[in-house]
Amino acid sequence: MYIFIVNVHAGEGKGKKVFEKLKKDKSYNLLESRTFFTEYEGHATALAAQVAKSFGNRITCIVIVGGDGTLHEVMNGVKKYPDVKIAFIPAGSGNDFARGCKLPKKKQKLLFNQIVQYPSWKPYWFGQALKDKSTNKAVLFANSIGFGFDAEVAKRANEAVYKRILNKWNFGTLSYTLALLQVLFSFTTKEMDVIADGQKKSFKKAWMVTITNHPYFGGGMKIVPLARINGDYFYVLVLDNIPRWKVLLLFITVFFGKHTSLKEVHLFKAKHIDIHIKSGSKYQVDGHTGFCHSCSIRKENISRQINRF
Ligand SMILES: Nc1ncnc2c1ncn2[C@@H]1O[C@H](COP(=O)(O)OP(=O)(O)OP(=O)(O)O)[C@@H](O)[C@H]1O
Repeated sequence: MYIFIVNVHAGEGKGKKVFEKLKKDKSYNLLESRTFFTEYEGHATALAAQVAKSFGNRITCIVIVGGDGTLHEVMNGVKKYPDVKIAFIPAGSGNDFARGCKLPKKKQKLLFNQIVQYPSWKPYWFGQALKDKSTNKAVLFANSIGFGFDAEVAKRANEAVYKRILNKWNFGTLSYTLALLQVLFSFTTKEMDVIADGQKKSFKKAWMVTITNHPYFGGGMKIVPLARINGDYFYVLVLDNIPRWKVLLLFITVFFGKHTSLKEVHLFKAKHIDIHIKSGSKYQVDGHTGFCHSCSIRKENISRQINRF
């Protein structure tokens, strides 16, 4: 049985358009399937957990029609069900996961036909972030988790009125850039320790720490150009002790992946990362934002099957 979880609001209505196209495809009508529409933030997590529990191994795969936020929620719903296969049909505004996995962002019908006729599954290793050790409730992430500037920009972009307008016109990256310019002049640097595979690195004037599974973030920026999907380590980028004007330069060159040569950019690989931020910091995990003082990040020690093209 195919389970469809659809966010019609993803990509400012792209989710609806894409799903309507798929519904007209004759294979959709021939499938044994159940379709669920997300109705509020967090609903995809509840839906995914419920279907995994109710249908168990009768599920062929969960087909997600939506953006990275919907993927994030579904993965956290099936956290306890590592055998559930996930087919992702991108219909969001940022679509960094699709870029990272080389899934087509425009040929959704072709992707759907591939999923139902001759699916190709490949392993993907999600990250897990534990913010509060007392609860032991780790959050899975598909793309990245970031602290500091990156998270403040994500929060500002999520709340901005212009995001909706720009996303509608396919200028999602521009809304991130506008938010970035707003945060650039007010941001205060953080003092933090990053313990990577047991090795402590201290940063006195950190702008941001981003821990990623693949090269992309912020709707197409190549934050770690050489990152490859793997189960062994994350790619960690720390931006420390950099003049404000140079941050702007960094975010111009990031689209071409040239920022990594700046001396203020520290890049390394690690499997286990613990972060302690003296005065606390905003964080973003797959675009969802919050606030924390410390966080423990691990690769999931299992791989999950995700569709590839
Ligand atoms: N019916 C709904 N009403 C309001 N918000 C919703 C609804 N359904 C889902 N959401 C929320 O919308 C968020 C964003 O959706 P999603 O990530 O799919 O699209 P996007 O933000 O356009 O794409 P991307 O994350 O790739 O930029 C989800 O994280 C989810 O919490």
